[in-house]
Amino acid sequence: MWKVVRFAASRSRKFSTAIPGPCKVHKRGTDILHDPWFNKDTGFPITERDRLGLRGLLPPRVISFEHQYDRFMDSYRSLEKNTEGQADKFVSLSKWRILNRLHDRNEILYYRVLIDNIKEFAPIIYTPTVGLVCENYSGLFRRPRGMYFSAKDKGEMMSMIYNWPADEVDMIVLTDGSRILGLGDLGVQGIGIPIGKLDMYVAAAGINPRKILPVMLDVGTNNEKLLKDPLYLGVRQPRLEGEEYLSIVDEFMEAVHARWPKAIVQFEDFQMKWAFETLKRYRERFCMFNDDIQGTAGVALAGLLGTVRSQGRPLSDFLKQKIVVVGAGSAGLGVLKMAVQAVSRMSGGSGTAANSQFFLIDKNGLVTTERSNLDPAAVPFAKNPRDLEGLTEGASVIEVVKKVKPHVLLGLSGVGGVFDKEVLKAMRESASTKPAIFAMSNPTVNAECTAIEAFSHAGENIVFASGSPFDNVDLGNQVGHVNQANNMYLFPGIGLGTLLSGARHITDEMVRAAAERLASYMTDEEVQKGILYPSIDCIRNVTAEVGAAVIGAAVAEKQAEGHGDVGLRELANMSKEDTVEYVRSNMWYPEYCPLVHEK
Ligand SMILES: NC(=O)c1ccc[n+]([C@@H]2O[C@H](COP(=O)([O-])OP(=O)(O)OC[C@H]3O[C@@H](n4cnc5c(N)ncnc54)[C@H](O)[C@@H]3O)[C@@H](O)[C@H]2O)c1
Ligand SMILES: O=C(O)C[C@H](O)C(=O)O
Ligand SMILES: [Mg+2]
Repeated sequence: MWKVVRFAASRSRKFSTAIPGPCKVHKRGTDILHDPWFNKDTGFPITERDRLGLRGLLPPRVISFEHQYDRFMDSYRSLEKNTEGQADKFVSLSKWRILNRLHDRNEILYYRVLIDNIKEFAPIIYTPTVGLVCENYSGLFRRPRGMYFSAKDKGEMMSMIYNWPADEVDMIVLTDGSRILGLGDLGVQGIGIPIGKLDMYVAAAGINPRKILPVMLDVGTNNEKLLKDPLYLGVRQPRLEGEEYLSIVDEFMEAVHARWPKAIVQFEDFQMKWAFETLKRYRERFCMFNDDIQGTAGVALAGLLGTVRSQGRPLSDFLKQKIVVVGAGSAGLGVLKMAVQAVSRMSGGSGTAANSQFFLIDKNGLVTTERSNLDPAAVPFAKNPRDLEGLTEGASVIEVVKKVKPHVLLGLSGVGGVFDKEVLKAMRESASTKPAIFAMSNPTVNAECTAIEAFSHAGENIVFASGSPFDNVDLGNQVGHVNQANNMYLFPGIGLGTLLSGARHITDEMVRAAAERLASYMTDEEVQKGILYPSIDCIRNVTAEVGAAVIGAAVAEKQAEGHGDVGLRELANMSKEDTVEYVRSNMWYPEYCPLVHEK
């Protein structure tokens, strides 16, 4: 595995005095003040106010960026104080609103406060609050963000795509709103997810926010409550199915490719059947990936390898770990596929070892070959009842845990509380010295168990990870460390690495390289304390490492074509450290630049 070089967090770059290069603007006067990309609020210097026709349109005093930043943080802190003791949902939405207002007004300041305070703000602009925002989106809607392609736009998309004002787009996150976190079908309201994921792209990967595009494909909804809601903003019809559905996605993908042939499209929160189908349909034709299948698999694999290390065992012991996966959807099956591939590689290509160590459970219990109507995607992981020694088709989570005594219990079911007290207590009998519990479903209420439940019922020696953040648990004489096993540790690096390599497609090897780099990011000392993933505070460093690994794999796989001035030959000649530096130096960083008017 590659050696990881750790750099200081981005905080050290705060308020540098170097003047960034100029930025061309084709507007003047109030049009600039109303454009969140160019707007500096009271921060426009006097000479710029003269040049751009802003003199008199702002109060006379010029406020520095640093001062504006402090002012925003002060108002944020006051809001926190004023909402103390109120219901969690109210507080979270109030925090989201104040950040969203800044986002709508002044993007440079917004992204600066986000980057500098990522640990505090990620749970608001991303999981879990983004789930609440999606649930309430029709009521919260004030200003549009991103693009909406609906079932009514068939035949129009090739021209509609030109309505987007930016000539260059690098990164698109696309959803059809059919499986938003563990909250189900939220129709058009799911747009919050692409927006939140792209905010993470800017914060974690330094993708230029002028080159991102959140997209909602509104093909209807089967959510009866939304269809009846007079405020619902989406198309009021049941979801399109079959060829009708695919023809809409096809048309969108072709329109994107026609305008921005190098843009990367991340599919997000599609219901399972379309998640798998679209990945298969487009991965050889376009530069795309499915985050819930591939990003999640990579993050989970990194955690599973970390679990082996945390037991003080060599990585080859991964072959001996018994792993129970609860949830046979796009995420759970993606994790199993990648874990089986890892086992196959480690064991020199035999796929059979895999079958004996993995157990898959869905809403009907343990998945076996006896299951009628077994989903084809789950077939490779279905157990042969002959090998089960006492367990039968449909066995419950508790029956499986008691019998198998797994090293790892991993939840991607979307169902809160599935790891109940009895299940967690049964994990005390695990064959591992450090049993691992991964409650990866989002948002928080959908987590299979909470951190406190895990440590108090399964024991203090466990390793714990959850998809949504929980506080560390005070165990008296020690800390029960909570890891956040969320695909946010990988998708930014997969996207940025792909972009900077100029790869036309995203291969399994590129995702595998990303996962392995994430796994190797942690030191033995950290892993032995149960810390499997880095703190989100250093997410830019993680992304630089992951992005470099993706570039390395793209070059090795002959997918890379180079990016901008950096050709394939230069990429191929870069050392590992140079590649990390190349990724790092291509990260956009929010600073006010002098605005130059151009007609
Ligand atoms: N942490 C992360 O990075 C991450 C990434 C992707 C998905 N997720 C979360 O994983 C969850 C599932 O996502 P998905 O795309 O696989 O959804 P999905 O709808 O495709 O699959 C859900 C699966 O859970 C099973 N299930 C439902 N109820 C169950 C129960 N009571 N017991 C056992 N299994 C049950 C279903 O049968 C199905 O197989 C969501 O909550 C999502 O937010 C987390
Ligand atoms: O959105 C997240 O936080 C992770 C994941 O993509 C999910 O669907 O839950
Ligand atoms: Mg997702």
